Amino acid sequence: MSTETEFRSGFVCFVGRPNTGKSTLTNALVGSKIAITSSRPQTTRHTIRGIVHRPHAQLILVDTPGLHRPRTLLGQRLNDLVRDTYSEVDAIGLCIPADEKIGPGDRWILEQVRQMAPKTKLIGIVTKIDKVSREKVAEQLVALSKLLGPETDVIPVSAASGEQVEMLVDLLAKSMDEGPAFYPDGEITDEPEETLMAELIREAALEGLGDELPHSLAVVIEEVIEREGRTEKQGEMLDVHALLYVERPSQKGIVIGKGGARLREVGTKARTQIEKLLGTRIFLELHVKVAKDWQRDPKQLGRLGF
Ligand SMILES: Nc1nc2c(ncn2[C@@H]2O[C@H](COP(=O)(O)OP(=O)(O)OP(=O)(O)O)[C@@H](O)[C@H]2O)c(=O)[nH]1
Repeated sequence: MSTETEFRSGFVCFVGRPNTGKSTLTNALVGSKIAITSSRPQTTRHTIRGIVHRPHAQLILVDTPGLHRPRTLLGQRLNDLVRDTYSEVDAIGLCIPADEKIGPGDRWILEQVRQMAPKTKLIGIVTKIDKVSREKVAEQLVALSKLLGPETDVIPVSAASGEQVEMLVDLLAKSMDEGPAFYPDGEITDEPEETLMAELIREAALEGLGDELPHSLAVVIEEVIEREGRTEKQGEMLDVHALLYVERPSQKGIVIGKGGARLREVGTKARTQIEKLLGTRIFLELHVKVAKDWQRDPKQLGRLGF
C-alpha cells in the first residue's frame, strides 16, 4: 500500500505558450540558474533538465521546446521531441499566466497534450500570481478548472516571490509513483555542460534583438580546452571556442554589431554566466558564421545538434 511518507520520484515537464513563465518556474523549483529565461519568446530549444531534491521526493524537470506549427524540418523535429517528452514524463504542468486571459493558443496546447499523451497526468498551473490581485487569481483558477475539467488539479504559483512553490512540488510529487531517486543528491542537471554553455551564449546573443532572429540563431561549442601551465594560485582556466550560426549575412551584421561591439558585449555577458555555471575562469572566443537555411537542411540540423 502506498502511504504519504513513501519516497516518490519521476519526470515532469511544463508546457504553455511562450513567456508563460515555464523557465522561471523551473529555476525557482531547482533553485539555481539552469534553464534559460528571457523576455523573448521561444528561447528554450533544448531539453534541459533540472532536478528538484526534497526529503520526500525527487522531481526531474524536463524543459521542452515550445510546440510549433511545423513549417520547417526543424519545426517537425522539435515537435517529435515534444511528443516523446510528453509521453515519457509522469506529469505535465500546463502553465497559464494569471495576468492574461486564457485564449486559443492555450487551448491549442491543451489539445496537443491530450492528444499526444492521453495517459499522462495533467496539472493546471496559474503562474505569475504576484502580478495580479487575489480576485484575479481566483477567477483564473476557476477559468482554468473549467477548461481542464473537475478531475484535474489546478494550483496558483509565483516563481518570482516563491509563493506556493513548495505546494507545487508536493502536488507534482503526489502524481509520481513510489520509487528511489534517479539521481544522487546535489546533481542539478544532467545536461552536458556544453549544451548549457551554448544556451547561455545564445541567450546573451538574443538579448534585445527583434523577433526574427531567435529562429535563425544556433550556437555550437567547438572546443573546450584546459589552459596549460596555470599555477595553483591562478586556478583552472578553460578556453572555450563557440560558433554562432545565422542564416543570412544581414543577421551576421546584427549579431556582430558596429566594429564588433555587440559581439564583445555578448561575449562578456555569456562568459560571466558560464563562469558562474562552471565555477572556473574561462576565456570565451566567439565567431559568427552564415549557414544558409540551416533549418531546412537535415545535414546541417544534425551538425547543430537537432
Ligand atoms: N512577475 C513575475 N514575472 C514572471 C514570473 N515568472 C516568469 N516571469 C516573467 O515572465 C517572462 C517569461 O518567463 P519565462 O520563464 O522566460 O517564460 P517561458 O514560458 O519559459 O518562455 P519561453 O522559453 O519563451 O517558452 C520573463 O520576463 C519572466 O521574468 C513570476 O512568477 N512573476
